[in-house]
Amino acid sequence: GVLFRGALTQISDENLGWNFVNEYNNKVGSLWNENVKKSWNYYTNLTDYNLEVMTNSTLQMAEFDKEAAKNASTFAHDGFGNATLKRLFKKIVNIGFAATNDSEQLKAISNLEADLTGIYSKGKVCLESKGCLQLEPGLTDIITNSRSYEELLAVWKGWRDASGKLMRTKYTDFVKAMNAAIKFSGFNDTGEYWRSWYETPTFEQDVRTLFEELEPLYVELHAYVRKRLKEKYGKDMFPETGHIPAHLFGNMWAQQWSNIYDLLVPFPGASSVDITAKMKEQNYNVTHMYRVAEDFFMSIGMEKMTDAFWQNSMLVKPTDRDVVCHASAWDFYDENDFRIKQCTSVTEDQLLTVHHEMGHIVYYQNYKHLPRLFRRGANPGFHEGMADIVSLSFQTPEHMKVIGLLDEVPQDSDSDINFLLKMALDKVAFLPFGYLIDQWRWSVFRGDTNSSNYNQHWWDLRCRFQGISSPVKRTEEDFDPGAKYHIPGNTPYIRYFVSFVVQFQWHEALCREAGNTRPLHRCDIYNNTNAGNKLREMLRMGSSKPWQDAMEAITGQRTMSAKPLVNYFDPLLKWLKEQNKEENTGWSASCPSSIPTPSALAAGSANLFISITCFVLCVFFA
Ligand SMILES: C[C@H](N[C@H](C(=O)O)[C@@H]1CCCN1C(=O)[C@@H](N)CC(=O)O)C(=O)N1CCC[C@H]1C(=O)O
Ligand SMILES: [Zn+2]
Repeated sequence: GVLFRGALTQISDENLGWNFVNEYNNKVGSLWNENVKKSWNYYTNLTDYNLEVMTNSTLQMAEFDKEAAKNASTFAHDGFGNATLKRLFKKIVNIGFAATNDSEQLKAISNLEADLTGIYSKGKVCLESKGCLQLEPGLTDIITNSRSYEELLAVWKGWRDASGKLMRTKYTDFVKAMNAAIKFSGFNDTGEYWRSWYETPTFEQDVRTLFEELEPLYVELHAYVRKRLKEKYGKDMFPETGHIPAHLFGNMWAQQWSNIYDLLVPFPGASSVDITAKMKEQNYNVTHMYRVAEDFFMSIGMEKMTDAFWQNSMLVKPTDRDVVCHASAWDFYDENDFRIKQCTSVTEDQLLTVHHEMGHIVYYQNYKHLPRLFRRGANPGFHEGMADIVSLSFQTPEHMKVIGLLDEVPQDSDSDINFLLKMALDKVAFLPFGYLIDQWRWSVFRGDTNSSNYNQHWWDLRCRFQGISSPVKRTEEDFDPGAKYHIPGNTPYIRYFVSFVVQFQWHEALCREAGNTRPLHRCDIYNNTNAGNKLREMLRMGSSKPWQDAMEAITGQRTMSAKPLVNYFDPLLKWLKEQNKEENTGWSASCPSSIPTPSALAAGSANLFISITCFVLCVFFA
């Protein structure tokens, strides 16, 4: 129409600007809905046909984005007075990879991401004792429950051979295509583009500073866990450098450690909760897990899940086809169709993931009234923080009693330490992991790391920041980053580090709003609509304002701060320091040069050597 004419001088009339963005918003309604549906079809049925349909749709979207960006630039939008109109135009012209003039690059980006995600999702490990298993649920169950050093090692190494190792070349092509395309949007590399979403020039330094503030707490937790794991597996399995072998944490990536809480309980006599056992005891099924989570959100005043959610979600692993099991939440941008895709099993870990994914859905529901361009988190870390925020209430003994997973709420200090340690195994253990993933990826996008040292740099970061080391020799034949979903799935990761910081800032503010008088780590905002209203004020902003405004809406502050997280764990830190008095806390910055082999194997090889020597000597002297 008239709005799309090529104007010689830029249009400065803001009324015409509003017409343009309103027309854009209506057009993308069906376009985005169709595109998300085609992605959903591939992720829930990994066929070549669905991959091709999804890629074609992504290419069409890119063409639309380019056209819209071109037409938007006929407006003098930088000079617009209205901040919201200006922000909408900025989002229309910032089209990322779609700005490239080489559609082959876009095709490569879309195909490679889908290809790599497919390799990850179809990967399987065959164990003589248990047949061939995929990551979910088979390998995850073993990593969660096995306490055999060798069995854990077989699964840990097997998964990396079946996933990352097969991705190395494709990933190099993937990075090259993304970096080439993003230049057309004026960014030096993909990492710079991803960081631009935080609209904070000092962002990279800010997260580094936050990490350094939190590291002392992590170091104490690491020392305590290392001591207890040495008691369990024998200290000769641990390198002299102070690192902990990466496969012993009850998690395939050592990113959260609460699955080995049973090996670490500070006060076994005092109260602590085994949620998984309780869930099984009470015949929890998958649907009930989602109803429990929905009940929490509704108790603070949020809407229930829509009928479309229950009709269209994929809540259990299908048996007749390959799917992407890695849990995720989906917004279909039609104000009604919101879905979760999760291969849900009945465990505590999974119950927390259910709350996480539904937290995303609640965010979608709270900004569905906004123009579609604003239907995102204030920044990606805010979306993750919203996904996690209820877990800080949900996991308290107080709340466990409310939902009948705990008989009595313990008030003694030993139980308190037990609870705080369990929370730290998720929330503190995660910090270096959440921090390092994109340190690696940003250095790859910058070209400081390439296929000749992908794995070397990955382990340098794992050894330096997490104080964990590989239990087997690693080479550049391996590609261990690819064994973590977000690398093939191409989801940026620093958002989770930001989330783990801001969720404690919000928890402190919401608990204050709720009139909580208990220590922060025992606060449960369940049933408190004052807290819910405060949270909703932020959620309803979507990405219509800079995240500092959203942060201010909840906490009154405009910056990220590590203090609420440190305050929350203060009682535990004191206890850990006491426990670690005799320990050499910390580890050497670089990875161990030698790798202790399992004693069984070591003993075996020693015996083997002795027997061969005897044999030779006996024969010789006979
Ligand atoms: C299990 C969870 N799956 C992600 C998430 O829910 O964030 C999925 C996959 C990647 C993005 N995503 C989404 O659902 C987005 N569409 C949500 C949105 O941005 O709207 C996940 O990966 N987590 C949870 C804690 C740490 C991390 C991990 O497990 O390492
Ligand atoms: Zn999330």
